[in-house]
Amino acid sequence: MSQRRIWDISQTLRPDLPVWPGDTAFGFERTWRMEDGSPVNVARMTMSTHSGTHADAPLHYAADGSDAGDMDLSPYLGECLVVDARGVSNAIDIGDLPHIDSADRVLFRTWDTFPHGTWRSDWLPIAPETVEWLALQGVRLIGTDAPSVDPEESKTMAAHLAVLEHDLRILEGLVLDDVPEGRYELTALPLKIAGGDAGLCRAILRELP
Ligand SMILES: N[C@@H](CC(=O)c1ccccc1NC=O)C(=O)O
Ligand SMILES: [Zn+2]
Ligand SMILES: [Zn+2]
Repeated sequence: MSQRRIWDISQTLRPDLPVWPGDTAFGFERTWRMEDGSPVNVARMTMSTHSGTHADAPLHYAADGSDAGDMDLSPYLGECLVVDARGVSNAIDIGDLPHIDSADRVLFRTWDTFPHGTWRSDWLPIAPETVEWLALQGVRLIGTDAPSVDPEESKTMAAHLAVLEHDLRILEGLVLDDVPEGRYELTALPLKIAGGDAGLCRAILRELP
């Protein structure tokens, strides 16, 4: 039985992980050390709920939204379509989309090279109209390699609110540099965090069986 190829589309959580301006830096500290006589090494992490590759919970953009401790997992498991949106200006608009039929999940690649080492504020957001159009096509989850579906300076969070209106789910901070356009099996389960406004994910793609 040949192994199905796996693409790891997750950022590496590490102390120099770029984070949203003013957000919590990723901290990592060993608290039990074998070199100090402890039988084991154990560490402590501090991080934003939106560190690296993650799934927003509705609570992030709706005060009464469900949290990361209470998420239906089905949006985060199953067939997806990876769309190359590089070269699109301003925002991903409906006219930029290929014909999308029978896709439950759509992941957008916007970076030529994912900016692993620096915070880039000039990402390509997704227009709210595009979120609406995708929802009407039956899409349940929208993923992006950008840190947000909205622009950094957004105060209206219009794309997130379109997601809320259509009860879609979001993955942000994906790494899609090595993934050709096409259909894959997505696995990206959010950590189960009571009260969480987002859940960190180890996101992968596999060739379809
Ligand atoms: N990944 C987040 C980014 C975000 O909205 C955010 C993260 C930390 C602190 C502030 C944020 N948003 C706006 O102020 C998002 O869901 O778009
Ligand atoms: Zn987020
Ligand atoms: Zn978001």
